[in-house]
Amino acid sequence: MKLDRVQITHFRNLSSVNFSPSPLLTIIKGANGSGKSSLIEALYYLGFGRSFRTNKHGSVIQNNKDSFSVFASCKTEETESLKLGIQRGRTESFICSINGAHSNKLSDLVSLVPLQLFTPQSTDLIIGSPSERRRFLDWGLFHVEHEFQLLANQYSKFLKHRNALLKQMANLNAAENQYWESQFVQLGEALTDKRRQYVDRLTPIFKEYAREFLPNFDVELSYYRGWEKDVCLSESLVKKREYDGKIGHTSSGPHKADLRLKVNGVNAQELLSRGQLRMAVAALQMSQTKLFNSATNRKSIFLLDDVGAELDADKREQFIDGLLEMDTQVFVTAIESSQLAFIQKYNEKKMFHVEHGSVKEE
Ligand SMILES: Nc1ncnc2c1ncn2[C@@H]1O[C@H](COP(=O)(O)OP(=O)(O)OP(=O)(O)O)[C@@H](O)[C@H]1O
Repeated sequence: MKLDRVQITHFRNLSSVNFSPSPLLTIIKGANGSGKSSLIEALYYLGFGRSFRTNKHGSVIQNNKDSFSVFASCKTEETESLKLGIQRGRTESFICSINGAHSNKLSDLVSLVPLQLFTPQSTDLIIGSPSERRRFLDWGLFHVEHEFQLLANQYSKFLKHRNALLKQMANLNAAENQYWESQFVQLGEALTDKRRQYVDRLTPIFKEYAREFLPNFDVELSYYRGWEKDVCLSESLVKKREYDGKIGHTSSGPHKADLRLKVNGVNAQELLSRGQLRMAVAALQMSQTKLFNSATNRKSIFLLDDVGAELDADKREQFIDGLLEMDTQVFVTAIESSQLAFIQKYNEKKMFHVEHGSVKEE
């Protein structure tokens, strides 16, 4: 998937932006506050239907406007042309559009736009809560295995129901509740199998990249499934039933899972510097990109916001080289050209300058 034309309207300080990115490398330059991150954030809406900077959708709508929209015409690997878009007002929910047909199902749109992001906050993937890492894994599974989303949605539904029963202090052994319990276990085990298989595929690729990005460390990636060792999910649920009843929610299951990264035998955040943590995130994202490419025969989009502040010059180059080698469509923002001196070597690139919310090709 490559975006070949992008149109952004009333998004933060971008009143009306229309540009044709490069199929490979697009550089977006501009002073502080010019609108670079807003442009990246608008593209992110196509892949996630939300912002990576705020939970308040209204904040991204331009002051004094009622709605924003992001439209893109794209070329898929099958050389099919697609017209995709997302629009949102201050009160109503999203309207996605795919070749002119409207849908209010976000997954219809985001499944078509495999997109990853690297920002100054990306180290949260390692130092943040397990939910960050579950989201990372589930992004891969969502794009690689289409039935995964259905499974994850069903699991969430049964988890909600179980938690409601726990809050009501219902007897989970009662015959009428046994159906829910057994479905919950079945879905939880199935979800766990999928995630574990995915981690097994990701691990050797990650180790390769880690050799490049963290050459002095021995890295280990492992999946914690969300309940104790040596028992199956149903046994864990029985063991924790009293405790779960007290806290009013379920403490075992894949909603508590984690992806654990150890470096030289200890948790990565205990040993790695901030720059090395960023490199570990880069290696994880690169492996995800590679796995996505090989599993689907498709290419993805990668947004790098403020890369100059994040990585030293060699690592920046290594990261962007690696992504471009995989035929990823890369968007990079930078304040000055000096942060990206090495980009001279790429032939297929386009540069844009953002100033007070308007975008001009250089
Ligand atoms: N809803 C909004 N309506 C209008 N303008 C907004 C809105 N939200 C933010 N802005 C403004 O948009 C501008 C662009 O912000 P953005 O974060 O994109 O800048 P940037 O170029 O990435 O800057 P930096 O290099 O400092 O990160 C800022 O001046 C900001 O105050």
